Amino acid sequence: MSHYLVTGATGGSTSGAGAPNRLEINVFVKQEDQFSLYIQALQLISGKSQSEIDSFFQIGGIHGLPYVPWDGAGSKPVDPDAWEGYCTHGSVLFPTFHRPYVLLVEQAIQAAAVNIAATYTVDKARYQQAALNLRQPYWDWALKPVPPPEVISLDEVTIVNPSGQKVSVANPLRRYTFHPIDPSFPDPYASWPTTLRYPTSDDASASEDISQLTRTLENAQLRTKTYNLLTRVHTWPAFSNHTVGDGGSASNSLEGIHDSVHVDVGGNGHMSDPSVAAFDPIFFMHHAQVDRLLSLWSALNPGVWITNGPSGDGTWTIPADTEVGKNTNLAPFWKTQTQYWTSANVTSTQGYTYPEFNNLNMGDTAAVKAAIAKQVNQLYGGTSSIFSSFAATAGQSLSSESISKITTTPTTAPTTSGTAKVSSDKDIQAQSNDGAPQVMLASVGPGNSQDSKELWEWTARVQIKKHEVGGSFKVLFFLGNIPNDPREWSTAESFVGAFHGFVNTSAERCANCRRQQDVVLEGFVHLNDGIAKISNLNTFDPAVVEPYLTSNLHWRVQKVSTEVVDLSAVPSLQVTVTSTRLTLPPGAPFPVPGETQHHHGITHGRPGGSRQDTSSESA
Ligand SMILES: N[C@@H](Cc1ccc(O)cc1)C(=O)O
Repeated sequence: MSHYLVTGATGGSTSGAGAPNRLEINVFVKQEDQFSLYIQALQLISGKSQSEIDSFFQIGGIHGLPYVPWDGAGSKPVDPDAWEGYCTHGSVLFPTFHRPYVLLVEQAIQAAAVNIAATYTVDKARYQQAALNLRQPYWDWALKPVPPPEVISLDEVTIVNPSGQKVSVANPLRRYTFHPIDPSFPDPYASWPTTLRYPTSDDASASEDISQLTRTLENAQLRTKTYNLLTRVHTWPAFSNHTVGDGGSASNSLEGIHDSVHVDVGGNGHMSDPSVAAFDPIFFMHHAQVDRLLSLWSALNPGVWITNGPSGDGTWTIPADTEVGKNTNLAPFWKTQTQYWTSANVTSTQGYTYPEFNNLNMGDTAAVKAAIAKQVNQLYGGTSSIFSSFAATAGQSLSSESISKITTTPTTAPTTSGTAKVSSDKDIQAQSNDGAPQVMLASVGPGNSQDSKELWEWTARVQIKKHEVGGSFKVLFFLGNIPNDPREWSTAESFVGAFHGFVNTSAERCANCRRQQDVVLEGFVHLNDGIAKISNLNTFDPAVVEPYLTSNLHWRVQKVSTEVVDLSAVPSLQVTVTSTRLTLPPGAPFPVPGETQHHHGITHGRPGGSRQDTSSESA
């Protein structure tokens, strides 16, 4: 049997880059030719028989349900107790597994696009070139948390068809229509004919609450979490996955932030459940962003790549409770007829690049690192990092009015040149500074001297057993009053951020999930923006913030259905508040964290609080 080799897309070029750019979705939707081809190609693979290997259904099915082999990879599950999808979660393989996964969908879409381009009777050469340049777009949720209407609200989009006419067509980015609903799907997926985001019920007739989706994403603090990930995490165990990291970090893993996006996009729909998430077409633009953050992080941490670690829940081909590492097969992605891709051979992008790397000498590791650091500061450091509150309040009192003005300043809206060129990435960058972490160059806030370059950063660390809730869930943090109606929690005035568990709902199917009751997730919710917005404090000094948080910080646990989980039902939950003193030594690209202090006393003695009874500042 001949295997379907995963190669990624081929051909094409972007000026100044080794291969064509993947484009940010806000830029991509403005590229008339590429967007028209992408929409038609996605329609084509979505419409293919669900038994065809390169159909959207089969590709989406690699992630979880239906638990059957794809292209002969593992004719039966290697461990009947393991998670039966192929996708690796909760292990060091998380970032590298999803790299060939996105390559696979990218190549299937491009293959369809090349055929479609050949049928154009108007501007054929332009469309054929656009098909060669076509790559999977990414959704940079750290820059602009809400995707464009073409992704979340339009049921029809306008494209140029092969006869050169502008036509409205059903939008395949909005949802996937099952044909048929696979008999393996459990409820509620068995009753939903399409993928759904924020379904209003479990019934077949459920509608979607897109305004809840939008408001939830706006409050998701994705930029702050991403800036912290890129600038403060330097080891693969802490970077790669959502299990307890290196102990000293106060920043989320790539997987942890990714989990948040899944749950905040899905509500109680498909994206919130790993077993069906990849059927929602937004999955692949989310994962292209995850892949881009892998590229940016690896440029900032040259030479750091996968280290060995435990396999967590295991997969269809990887037994639970074993060690995985750089040579573990990333099944089902065949690299040759006899070998799978491994983490060791995805250390660079394959047939695509990201705009941040354009015009860099890729062999010059130090120059690449410096250039990427500058872009990370431009994109994520200036306007909504932990320091944002201070940029414009030098010497003033930290009033909630002045802060809310700052923290709600919208990002520069994406625009494009309107040409077919694929070099418009600059248009979506916040062009507010020269690439230095500007806020640190301003005063660090009231209570400190004008030229002080230090700041206390406050974070709630969450640890909780992955399978204790029995599906995806959120731990929400509030400063002050919590609304009575749990449906209002995610958008409440007092809500400051959440930790998200992205967990298979059909855990009863997964014997290992029972066996592995002890897998503990770890994540972080940053509190500075919330403190600045809600409190009347004028400093982040521990002497002031510690008593404030002791009285005002509260947390709740909620399923994705918004059903409240009583804290007594999650005995493993442990919330510990930490503070980290950040400084900016002259010439440093990023703030430098001092030792993280654990303020156990803030949460000790409350349900889900720290187990340590001292407010000592030790770990
Ligand atoms: N190899 C990185 C990106 C990178 C490129 C050049 C470097 O010098 C460093 C890192 C990736 O995974 O995409």
